[in-house]
Amino acid sequence: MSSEEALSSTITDWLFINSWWLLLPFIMLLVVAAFIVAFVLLLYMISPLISPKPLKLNGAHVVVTGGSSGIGKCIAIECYRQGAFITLVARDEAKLLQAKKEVEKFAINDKQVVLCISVDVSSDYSQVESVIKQAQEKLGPVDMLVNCAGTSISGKFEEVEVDRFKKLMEVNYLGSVYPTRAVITTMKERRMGRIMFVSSQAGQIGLFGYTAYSPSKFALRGLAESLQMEIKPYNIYVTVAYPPDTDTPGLAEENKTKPLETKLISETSGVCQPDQVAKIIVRDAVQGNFNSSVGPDGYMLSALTCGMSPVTSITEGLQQIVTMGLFRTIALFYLGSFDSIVRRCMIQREQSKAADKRE
Ligand SMILES: NC(=O)C1=CN([C@@H]2O[C@H](COP(=O)(O)OP(=O)(O)OC[C@H]3O[C@@H](n4cnc5c(N)ncnc54)[C@H](OP(=O)(O)O)[C@@H]3O)[C@@H](O)[C@H]2O)C=CC1
Ligand SMILES: CCCCCCCCCCCCCCCC(=O)[C@@H](N)CO
Repeated sequence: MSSEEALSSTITDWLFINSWWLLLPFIMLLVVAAFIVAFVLLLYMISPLISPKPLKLNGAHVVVTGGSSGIGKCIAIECYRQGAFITLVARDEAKLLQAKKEVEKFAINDKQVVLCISVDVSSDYSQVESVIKQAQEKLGPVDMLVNCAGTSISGKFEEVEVDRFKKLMEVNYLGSVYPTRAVITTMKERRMGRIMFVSSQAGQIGLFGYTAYSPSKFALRGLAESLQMEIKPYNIYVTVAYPPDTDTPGLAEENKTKPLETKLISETSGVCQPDQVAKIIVRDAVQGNFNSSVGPDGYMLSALTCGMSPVTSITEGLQQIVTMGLFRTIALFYLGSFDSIVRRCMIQREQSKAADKRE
């Protein structure tokens, strides 16, 4: 047998065992896989077109409500370090002046200014509108508004005073609506800007002790989603930040009356430092990311609760698609452990009550 005949018989044998049509499913599979790979590559290629252009903080006017303390003050410092002009908004004038001094230490040029405005962001819209106008006259139109003024109360539903529910909605929700309402028209005219809402991990998941606080933080998400859809064509981007417990005067105050259950459950996510939280939040706002989360738990919570929220990068969208099922599985274990914390605390309380009675 010549070498040519040997070769052709090998091929015939091969074809005989695997008739070519048997290969068809594999070929189709390959083609589909190639299409998927090409599609993903294409998405990555066009992703710079979808992602917003980063905001230049150098020379920008940033208004920070709640800028006299905690996370807000650290956000102001972070922006100032990048060359921004800052307006700090809060009620207490002494605290504002003290914060102004602290922020000014981080100047990078001698033109930078820190302006202080004392106003209650939650009570009277016309007052908020007029102070924002003053700030714009002094430092120019607002490029970025950070809605960080807020407060928290924790306690069992029936133990929280009824008027606190209203108070928290006013400060945490309306206190973010009013300043936003006051800057939005100019931002739309200029076709640029950033609006940030500081929610909380308790604005993604409802927890024991937060029946008054959580709803006021969930509300910000609804506002942010609706607003983002309206103002995206005007090149204005909204960011919602969901920090975990953060070491601030606000947290210290809250801890004084926090139920044990809330403490134990919140410990899952640990306590962060406000400057770290501020760095992440400012980075996300500059990039125009809709979502801003801190730490691995924050990352999982955000992927899990993304719902119909806007997506600001292809990578983010793909990550959500791939991880959601896995994170839900992990979440079920967390929920089980939270329920058992609540049950254990209840049993302990009842036992110590019974013991007290016997004495
Ligand atoms: N610390 C934490 O663990 C977490 C906090 N958050 C959120 O982050 C934000 C900041 O928290 P944090 O830094 O701890 O808070 P702080 O209590 O340390 O600071 C709150 C700031 O908001 C101002 N403020 C409060 N109420 C009003 C009002 N009605 N009008 C104007 N300004 C007001 C305060 O100034 P003044 O009282 O003088 O008005 C202060 O500057 C809040 O919205 C909070 O819910 C979210 C997750 C975790
Ligand atoms: C895959 C799923 C992962 C689930 C992880 C769940 C972790 C829950 C922890 C919630 C902590 C809430 C902190 C609220 C902080 C706050 O807003 C107040 N301190 C304000 O003062």
